[in-house]
Order: sequence, then C-alpha cells, then structure tokens
Amino acid sequence: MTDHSLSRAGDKLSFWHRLSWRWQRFGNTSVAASSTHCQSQPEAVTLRLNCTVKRGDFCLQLNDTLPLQGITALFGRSGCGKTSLLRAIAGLDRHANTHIRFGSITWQQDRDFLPVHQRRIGMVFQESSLLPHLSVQQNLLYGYQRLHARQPIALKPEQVITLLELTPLLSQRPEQLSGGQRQRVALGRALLSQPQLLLLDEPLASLDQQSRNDILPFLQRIAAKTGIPMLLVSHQLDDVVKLADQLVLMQNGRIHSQGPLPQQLLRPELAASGALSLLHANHSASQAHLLTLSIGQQQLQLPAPPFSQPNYRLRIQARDVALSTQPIQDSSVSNQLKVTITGFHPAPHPAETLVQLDLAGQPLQALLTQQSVERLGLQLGQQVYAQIKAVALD
Ligand SMILES: Nc1ncnc2c1ncn2[C@@H]1O[C@H](COP(=O)(O)OP(=O)(O)OP(=O)(O)O)[C@@H](O)[C@H]1O
Repeated sequence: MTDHSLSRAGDKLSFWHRLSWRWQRFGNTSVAASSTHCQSQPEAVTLRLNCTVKRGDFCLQLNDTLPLQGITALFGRSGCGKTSLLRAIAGLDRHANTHIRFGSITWQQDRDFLPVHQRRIGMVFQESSLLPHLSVQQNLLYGYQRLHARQPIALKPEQVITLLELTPLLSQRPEQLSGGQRQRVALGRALLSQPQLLLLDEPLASLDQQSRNDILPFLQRIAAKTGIPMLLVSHQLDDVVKLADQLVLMQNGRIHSQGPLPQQLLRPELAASGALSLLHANHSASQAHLLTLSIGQQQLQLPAPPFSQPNYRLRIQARDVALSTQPIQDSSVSNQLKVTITGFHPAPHPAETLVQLDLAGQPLQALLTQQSVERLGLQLGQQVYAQIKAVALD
C-alpha cells in the first residue's frame, strides 16, 4: 500500500469511527422534536476547491476552502452557479484545471480524476430519481446491496428506515407516494450508499409548503443523528434559516462569502430576500402555556410549542423588531431586550435602514425608517431596547 492510499484509508477509518460513535451515542430511537443543534458536532471536514469551469458565457471560478459541518446552505440568485458547483464536486462533469480535495482525499487533480461512484457522495435532486418498477424497500436496498464487501457499513437499512419513518411505505411503489415521501425515500437511498458527504440540490423545490415543512425535520434529524455533512442548494431563504448552520453565498460563478448563518444573514446582499435574524436560545421554563427562553442573561416568553426541547432556533424578521432608547412600560409587546447598536446598513427601500444589533454576542437586526433612526438619534455603540413583536420557533 502506498503512503497516499494509506492516508486515504486512515481518513476513511477515522470518519467511520466518528459516525459509528454517533449512532451508539444517540441509540436507535426516533427523535421526537427537533432539537436543532447537535450537542457535539464532529469536526468539520474541509472541502478544498480550485477550478475554472466554463459553460457557454458562464464561468465558475473558485479558489476556496469550505469547512463542512452540519448543514451548509449554498444560496444565490438563479444562474449564479450553484448546480455547476455541486456537479463539479460530485464529479458528474469532468473539467480540466480542477483541483478538488475532500479531507485528505484528492478527488481531482487535473487529469487524476476519482469517478463519482468512488467519491462516497450521496445525492438528492429536485426530482427524486427512484426506480419506478421497484418498491420503496427495493429502491432503498438497490445501491446498498451493491456496496463493496470491504466498505465499512455505518448506516444499516433498519436504522435509516427508522430515522426517516419509512416503515409504512416499504411495499409501495414510487408512483403511489407523495412528492415529500418520494424525497424521503431518495434521502434514505442516498444514506444507504454510506456517504461521507450529502449533496442536496433543491430537494424541496418541487414540494408544496406543507410537504416542505414535513420534510425539514427529517433533514435536521439526518444532520443530528448521522453527523454526515450536507451541502444544500436552496432558493428559499426561509428554508435555509430553518435548517442551515453555515451559509455560502454565491454570486456570478464565485463564492462571495461564507460563514456561520447568523452572521451571514447580516449581509446586505440577502436583505432583498427579506432581512431576518437567527438567534439561538435555551429553554428556561414552561408554565401556563408559556415558554421562557434565555439568551445570555436575558429572557423572552413565547406561547409554548407542543414539545419542549433544550434549545431552539428563533427566526425574527427585521421588520418585527422595534427600538426605543428607554424601556417601554405600557406596551402589549412583552419581549423587550437590551441590545447594543453595531451598525447601520441601507435597506432595499430607500426610506428604510437596517440597524444591526448585538444581543449577548448574537447578531439581531431591526428594520426602521430612516426618519425613526434620526428622530431617536441612534448612534453606533449605543445601548437601546429591542421590542420583538413576533418570533418563529424551530
Ligand atoms: N450545459 C450547459 N451549457 C451551457 N451553459 C450552461 C449549462 N448548464 C448551465 N449553464 C449555464 O451556467 C450558468 C450557471 O448554471 P447553474 O445551473 O449552475 O446555476 P444555478 O445557480 O444552479 O441556477 P438555478 O438556481 O436557476 O438552478 C447559467 O448561466 C446557465 O445558463
């Protein structure tokens, strides 16, 4: 065995060791509510991309390193190159001048090209490509039974079927399933290929809102229970905010910026999609149908959801945040938190301003009219009170 193949083998073994450990730790039971953050995320796997890909007038030009951990959303305008990037990563298209490395494994170095079936990638696309003449069970097992005998198996069929709640569907054929059910089976089939990376190209795009909402928790479960990093292309900022840990923003064939989702949401380029913030809060108490959450030393109260969980993601539209220089006593808005102004940015409408705030180390933004900013005399570094009118809980 060469040094190179030894390092590949070592890399694979450590990956599967981590994955098996997660299964032992979480057990084989179904997760009821989505506690959206893993208590202990495995280390990020580094995806190194260096390529120049021309497609007609379009050019995908990358010289970037993506640390993949949990769910990484790839977001950008139509035609900016998201699918081209996923195809290059997967090895579906073969281009010269391309260098792609996943962890310590080189997938492509110019002409040295590891084909798609050897990259240990699971893929799910907008339209599930289930085999129509096979049952759900046969579809799930199709690739699994063809796995190489020496390939380590971390995800067994019964675990995947439990995780994705596929038992009632096993004997059905794809045409008997709803769009959301088909995508769940496609996810199951992708997981059973024992991937080290999941590439999801708009897997929710063909679904209606209800089906989208039904499938989101399954994506969260996959991230929480398997630890397999996911690269998810989505057009819907709302879906991204519900799911992702990291956000990669693409523009004109390049990676414009990347980083943790809460910080990326402050990017002015995203304001046109509806400025919003993501806060992480911990469960503090539940009483009289009210849930009390803590963010740092401060608390906020919300109508209690059916299931409580240790931590929550809160989605807050910037236009649902008002600011005052003094605490307001007589108001129906009960959630009033002390924040510090960290920035002012132009909003899509010229009469409005996005005010960026720090709330116990987490970013929050408020959309105010420029007139209100001037009337209140708001300044950088000033401590003010944020009245939060509406919160969506995940
Ligand atoms: N086979 C092809 N031949 C020539 N040009 C192509 C080909 N495929 C894609 N393109 C062009 O490459 C550019 C990027 O396409 P790509 O599908 O990667 O973008 P995208 O960001 O995924 O778009 P969308 O969000 O609409 O799916 C587009 O301008 C597209 O017209």
